[in-house]
Amino acid sequence: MKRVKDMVAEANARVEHAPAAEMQALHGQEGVTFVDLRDPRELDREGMIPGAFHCPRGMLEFWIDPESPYAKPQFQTGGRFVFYCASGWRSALSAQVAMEMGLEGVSHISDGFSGWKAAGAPIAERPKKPG
Ligand SMILES: O=S(=O)([O-])[S-]
Repeated sequence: MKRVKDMVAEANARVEHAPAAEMQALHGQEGVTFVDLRDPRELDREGMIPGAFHCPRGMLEFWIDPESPYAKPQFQTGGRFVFYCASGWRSALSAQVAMEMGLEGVSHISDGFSGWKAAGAPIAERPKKPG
């Protein structure tokens, strides 16, 4: 069996990544979208990076592909994308997939939301759905 830690290491050899303490500098910059790949319950429990776009990992390919019926405009900006999860494993694999699909400007936070919290970076509650 191929080990997940090897898959993450292979992904990290291909995709741009940095710890939250560094990635924080991109937060709030024009043309940069932070993409939260975690499950809804994690966002409810832990909060999220303010202004991040929530894309559950299971929807990633379907939301990125502009020809998919589920395509999301947030992935068609032509800007930069900073993916994150809890600890940097799902985001490494997801960033690699996004890169393979041809999405440009993708990087990920190598220590995830836990690194973000440890860095003392800002956190917001998950926005409530209207209605
Ligand atoms: O995939 S994970 O690093 O959030 S456990």
